[in-house]
Amino acid sequence: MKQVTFSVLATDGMGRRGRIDTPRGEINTPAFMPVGTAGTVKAMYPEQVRETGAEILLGNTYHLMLRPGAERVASLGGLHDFMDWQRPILTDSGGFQVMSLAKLRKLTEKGVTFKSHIDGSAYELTPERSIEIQTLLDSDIIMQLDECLALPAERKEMERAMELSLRWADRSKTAFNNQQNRALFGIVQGGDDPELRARSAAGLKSIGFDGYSIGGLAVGEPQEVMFRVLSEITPELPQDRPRYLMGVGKPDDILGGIERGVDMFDCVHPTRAGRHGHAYTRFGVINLKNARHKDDPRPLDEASPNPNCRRWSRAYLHHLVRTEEILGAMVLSQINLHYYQELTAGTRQAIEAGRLTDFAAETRAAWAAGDL
Ligand SMILES: CNc1nc2c(CC[C@H]3O[C@H](OC)[C@H](OC)[C@@H](OC)[C@@H]3OC)c3nc(N)[nH]c(=O)c3cc2[nH]1
Repeated sequence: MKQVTFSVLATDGMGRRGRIDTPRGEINTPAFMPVGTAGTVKAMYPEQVRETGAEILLGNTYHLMLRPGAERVASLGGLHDFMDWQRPILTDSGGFQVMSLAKLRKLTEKGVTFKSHIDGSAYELTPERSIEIQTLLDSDIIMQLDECLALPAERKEMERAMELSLRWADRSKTAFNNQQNRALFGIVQGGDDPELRARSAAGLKSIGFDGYSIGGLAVGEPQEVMFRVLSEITPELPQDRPRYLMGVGKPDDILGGIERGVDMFDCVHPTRAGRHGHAYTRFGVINLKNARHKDDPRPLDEASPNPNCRRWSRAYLHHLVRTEEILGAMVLSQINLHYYQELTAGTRQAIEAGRLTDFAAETRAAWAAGDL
């Protein structure tokens, strides 16, 4: 009996308000999933991540297999106990990270061999090994191994990578061996070509997955290309399964993805931008490095539901950022993650009320009018 299930609770246009139930808790969608690359959401205690509203976070197979090693994490009780996050975790299969981080990579039908970017030691990642690693980590939602191309790319290349990813999808599903306590997602590829995308979706549906990730986007293409591909592909995916847009994105990308039928998002942006002094607010993003803040006594946003947006002056936040104080990274990571959760919570309420279009317009207007 499958212990990870998805239900659509309300729809509004292409937008869906749903819930994923897992043995470790529920995930209300649309959902933003903070990235915890090496078993930590940088500069945040796990309970602080939860307090921002997050119900699930990401672990990174590539990083964890290199250090401390999947078998070591398993011998210590799995990733949840290792990092003391007892709610759901989603992991990527590692292919994207290998292609973007590792050295001396060799891609074959079998899988990808590479040398660690940390100490140069050699590894092989196959669909079977990727499923084994994600199972050792005891992840609740795991990904097939796929090949993600950067855009733009030649159509022949996009077709080759899409077809390889479909063969790897089949091998991943076989290696998954129908585990009931976690979900396996297929990943749609096909670049920006509608026919290749449709073939990829059809191939994944015939194999059958617990959810469908939309890969191969947020890899350098303009936003309108990403939105066009989403508008074309979400109608091709099963209505009763979650759709996860990998690696996306900034608030405007997420809002546009929700309007086009996406349920789940992940991105390093809110935490990385926080460490670089950028704060996301209801009025858009503010660069606190800028000298114009050095005497500003106003809080970041005195009407924010997040106490950290009301507690300190902009001058103080500017000071923390300019002096590269550790507290700056901590506070701005929390502020950004909290804002991303406010945004997705707002879309859940808007879809329930049948007013997603109005909510999106109001949100974009506030971003544009921002008195920052
Ligand atoms: C940014 N645009 C972006 N990120 C794509 C990721 C990786 C998501 C990954 O992105 C970071 O790894 C680098 C995160 O770690 C820093 C990972 O979180 C743990 C996250 O894993 C889901 C993709 N992963 C796969 N397997 N296939 C994809 O087609 C794909 C596309 C992406 N576009």
